[in-house]
Amino acid sequence: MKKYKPNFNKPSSNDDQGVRAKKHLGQHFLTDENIASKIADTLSYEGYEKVLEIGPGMGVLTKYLLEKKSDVHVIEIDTESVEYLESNYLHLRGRIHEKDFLKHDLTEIFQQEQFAIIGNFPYNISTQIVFKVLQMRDQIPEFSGMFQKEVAKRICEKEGNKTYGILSVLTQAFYEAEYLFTVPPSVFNPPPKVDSGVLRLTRKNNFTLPCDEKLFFRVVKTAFNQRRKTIRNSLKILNLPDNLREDAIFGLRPEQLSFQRFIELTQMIEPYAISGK
Ligand SMILES: C[S@@+](CC[C@H](N)C(=O)[O-])C[C@H]1O[C@@H](n2cnc3c(N)ncnc32)[C@H](O)[C@@H]1O
Repeated sequence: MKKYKPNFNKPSSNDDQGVRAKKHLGQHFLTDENIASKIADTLSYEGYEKVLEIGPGMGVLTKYLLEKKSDVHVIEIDTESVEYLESNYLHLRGRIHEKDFLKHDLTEIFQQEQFAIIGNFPYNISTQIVFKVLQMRDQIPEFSGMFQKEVAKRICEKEGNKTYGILSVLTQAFYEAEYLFTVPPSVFNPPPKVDSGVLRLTRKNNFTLPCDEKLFFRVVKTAFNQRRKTIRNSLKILNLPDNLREDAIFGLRPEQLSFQRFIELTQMIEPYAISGK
């Protein structure tokens, strides 16, 4: 394959063999084969038959995934990348979905089957990708890939740390989260401004919470929306009885609560709050 150096400012010419990098789609193409192979190695490939890669671009990671599992599907929003894949990865035919990952109903591809998700993700939608995975957790036992380093670290962060937040609590309630390794900007074309980080999420055996899940999400989000306030103050909006609000947990700040303590808090609030409000 001809080595192509995409550049955000350079329009593609007729001679170009690759895809022109588009900033609004978060296109930073990985140029280091060893790292692509190392990312492919982060999934266990056990307990499911299908793998979905988000944003394959020119397929640098895809070819290593195909060595691991035969049933690899890719979802790509960019027509130019899709055309490139269709002509260079003939055996992927029928499994290249030209769609927006955030909007597409994945049960149209996988019905009710289990599948893993992997990718070198577009950083501009990374948080939304994680939220969609959490929504579909019943079907996603494993998830791994590359984010902006700061986001990957935040997802895996434990309570008591400054960067611990909504994404950390919600993800860790359902998945074991591991930060695996850091990737420098120099291995991308064009290079991003910041370091990248690879993480892995492994679904917990018991991924149904022992509390009202809608209320759990609401409590976590409400508490972190005013992260400098105590739980007592940030949850005032729920109009909880005074005797409940005297419990010691209400004197803490959200960043001090592990996901288990957020579950406890939700269980305490449950009799007084209407879920989904
Ligand atoms: C960081 S690039 C990675 C490309 C390739 N996997 C690589 O490592 O070189 C992100 C890819 O995600 C695609 N993408 C961006 N937004 C998307 C979306 N909403 N749904 C599906 N793909 C998307 C981009 O077109 C791009 O190909």
